[in-house]
Parts: sequence; structure tokens; C-alpha cells
Amino acid sequence: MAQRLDLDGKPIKAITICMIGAGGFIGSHLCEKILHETPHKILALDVYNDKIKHLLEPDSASGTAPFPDRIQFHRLNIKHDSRLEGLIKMSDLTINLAAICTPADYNTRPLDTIYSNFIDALPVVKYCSENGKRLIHFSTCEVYGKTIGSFLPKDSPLRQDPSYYVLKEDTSPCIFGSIEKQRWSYACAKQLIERLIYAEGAENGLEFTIVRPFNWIGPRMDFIPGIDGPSEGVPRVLACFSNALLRREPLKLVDGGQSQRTFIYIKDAIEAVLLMIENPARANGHIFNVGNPNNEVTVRQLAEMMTEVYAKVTGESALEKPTIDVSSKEFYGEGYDDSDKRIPDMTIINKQLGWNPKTSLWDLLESTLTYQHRTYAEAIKKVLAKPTSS
Ligand SMILES: NC(=O)c1ccc[n+]([C@@H]2O[C@H](COP(=O)([O-])OP(=O)(O)OC[C@H]3O[C@@H](n4cnc5c(N)ncnc54)[C@H](O)[C@@H]3O)[C@@H](O)[C@H]2O)c1
Ligand SMILES: O=c1ccn([C@@H]2O[C@H](COP(=O)(O)OP(=O)(O)O[C@H]3OC[C@@H](O)[C@H](O)[C@H]3O)[C@@H](O)[C@H]2O)c(=O)[nH]1
Repeated sequence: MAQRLDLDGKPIKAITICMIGAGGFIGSHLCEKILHETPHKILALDVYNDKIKHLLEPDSASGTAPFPDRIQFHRLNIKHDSRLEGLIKMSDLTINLAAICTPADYNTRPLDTIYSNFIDALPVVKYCSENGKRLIHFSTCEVYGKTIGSFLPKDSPLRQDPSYYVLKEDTSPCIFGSIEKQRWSYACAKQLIERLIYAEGAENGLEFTIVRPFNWIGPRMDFIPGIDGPSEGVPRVLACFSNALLRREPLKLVDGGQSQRTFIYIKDAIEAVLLMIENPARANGHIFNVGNPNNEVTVRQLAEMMTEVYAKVTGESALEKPTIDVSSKEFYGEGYDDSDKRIPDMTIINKQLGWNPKTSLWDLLESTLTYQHRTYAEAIKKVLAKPTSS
């Protein structure tokens, strides 16, 4: 491999990365990228490894594992495993991705959500700080909560003014709903761990970077209920809509599908994370929005676009009634609330790392839905063909 240079033209030294939550959606893509394009080693920690099996196990043709000396999987739960500190000590950098991060859990399992996103992350921060290790921590765009603009009268012209909705790391406030709206348990726990990490940096010199992902989507995200996850489970919107398309059922629009999101292709986002890993001098002490401000849609528009793209990649006709409305209470239960709009400001990441997203929403949906169809269509057909017991 040719000598890799950082953004300042200096050679990049090979490091060991302790990646917690490596078996998840983002972790699996980050592992792939690091193994294929860099000389770094990974200590991959997770409770599951199905999404990274292809990187760990011998392939049938050669009989050898693809990266035998570069990735080591440790099956552990960071809630209670004494190996955690030793693994952080063995590494140059820790990346913490572990979290409960599906909205259906925030209001139905608020305790698990708060413990997972705050309490369980505490020892990771502490071990990094005490041992002088760098930390890249995954937070979320949900820390911004609702936009200031959402509190303006519906017909106010100020709603069109970007200063009322564009989300900036260093100036936007974090606006959550009341305590009964348990949806915000996740955002609040993430906010507090961000504040703790920031304080460890300020008071104890912890070298940290905080990432705020804005709806990263792509292959291997979450699960398809009843196929590779629980039948009653509710994943994030990409998997919910994919599941409905695969089963030829209408896509459910929560509260009219009026909320807006900006979606970014996972492969674009992972490039930003690699820049953070390899440019510590430019990334340390920063909080970075990572999203694609050009890919904004309402959830209803997302449903329409996914329906159209799915018909194109499969050749199947779309349903006559492709969407149905459901109330949030019916879909998520009591205590749900929502972010109205999420447009990331890109100034800081642009200035520090020169990074920009590339892939349009149409293109990313085309490759992702091609993957979903190839991976799940047969399994779904089999499940649908089984007679249901009454
Ligand atoms: N995907 C996104 O768009 C997005 C958006 C905002 C924030 N994030 C954040 O990024 C991180 C990764 O998200 P993801 O989309 O890959 O989610 P994911 O659920 O696919 O991955 C999380 C991984 O962490 C593991 N994990 C959870 N608790 C653990 C524990 N106690 N011990 C060991 N492993 C544990 C899970 O098994 C899972 O493999 C999370 O912190 C999430 O809050 C993601
Ligand atoms: O079937 C569905 C699923 C979801 N939705 C809606 O689609 C929107 C997006 O829902 P997602 O499940 O992707 O989750 P959200 O964007 O609300 O939150 C996510 O944001 C960033 C991360 O921290 C987390 O991964 C998650 O909290 C919401 O408005 C939701 O109500 C539907 O209308 N129908």
C-alpha cells in the first residue's frame, strides 16, 4: 500500500482502533473502509457480529480470513465486561458507536435508552481520559431537537429564513419537548454525554471528536422485521419502508409524513469519519455535523421516491395506494414527538476537513434498494407463502 498522507501532507502512521459497536450499521461500513483502504488495525467490540462476518471469517474460495491480522472481534457487552479498559489501553484511538438508537425504543424503553446512551458510555469516556487515549464519540443530530422556526406562527415569513432552521454546532440551541414526551430521552442522554466529554476535554485534556450524524442510510441498516429481526420490531424509516415495499404493503406515514429530514449515503459519511481518524490535529476538540443538506425531503416525499425507485430497480409495478396515514400514537405509542426539520450546517467540517457529501438521494436509494431487493426478496417470498396459523 502506498504511503498515505494526511490533509497537511504528513505521513499517516498505522494505528490500532478500539471500535465499540463495530457490528452495527455504521460500524460495519467503517470496518470495511478501514480494512480495504488503510493499514490500521481494529479491535471490534459488539454483542453481535452478523454484519461484519464477511470481514472476519475465512472465505470459501481461499479458505483464509480476508484480514487475519488486522481485525479481531471481541463479543462483549460494555455494560458489564472487565475487558473493556484493557482493550481501550491496547488501542491508540477508541470509537464509540454503541447505543440504542431506534426511535420506537425511546418512548417505550426510556430507561434502557438513557442507560445505553449515557450511563454505559461513561466508563468509555473515563478510560480514555485516564489513559490519555483519543476518543471519537457518536452522538446524534437529535441533540438539536426541534428548530426555532417550528415555534413561529405557521404563516410567519421568518419560517423561510435559514437562521431559524439550519442547525449549527456552535450556536444552535438544543430544544426538546416536555418530560412526558419520552421521545427525547435519547436526545437528552446524548446531549449529556456530549457535555461530559466536552468537560473532560476542558478540565482533563481528553482528546475528543464528537460526531452528529444526520440520517445516514444505506445497506445493512437495522433489520427487516420477521426476516433478520423481531416480527414486532420497528426499525428506522429506511427499513420500515423497505419492508413494506418488499411485502407489497402500503408505506405507513406517521402523522401525515410532514416531518423533514436530510438523508446522506453511508459511504459519503464514512469518508468524513476516516478524515477525522487520520487528521487528529484538525478533528480534536470539535463537534461535527455529518449530513447532506442537499438531500432534504418530507417523509411523504421519501415514501414516494422510494416507491418509484423500487419499481424501477425491480420492474414490479407500484401499488395503487402506495401509502397510508397512521397516527404517531398508534405507530410508536404514548410519548412520541418529532424533530420537524434537520438541515446541517457544514461550515465547520468543511473548514477543518474539507469534506463534502456527494451522492444524491435518488442515487443512494437506487443502490440501497437494489441491495434490499437482492438480500431480502427471496426470504420474504418464503415467509409470505407460508400458511398463517389462525
Ligand atoms: N445511523 C444514523 O443515521 C445515526 C444517526 C444519528 C446517530 N447515530 C449514532 O451512531 C451510532 C451507531 O449507529 P448505527 O446506526 O450504526 O446503529 P446500530 O444499532 O446499527 O449499531 C449500534 C451497535 O452497537 C452495539 N451495542 C449496543 N449496545 C452495546 C453494548 N452495551 N455493548 C456492546 N455493543 C453494543 C449494537 O449491538 C449495534 O451493533 C449510535 O451511537 C447512534 O446513536 C446514528
Ligand atoms: O414507517 C415509518 C417510520 C418512520 N416514519 C417517520 O420518519 C421519520 C424518520 O424516522 P427514523 O425512524 O428514521 O428516525 P428519526 O430521523 O426520527 O431519528 C433518527 O435520527 C437520528 C438518529 O440518532 C437515530 O438513528 C434516530 O433517532 C420520522 O418522522 C418518523 O415518524 C414514518 O413516517 N413511517
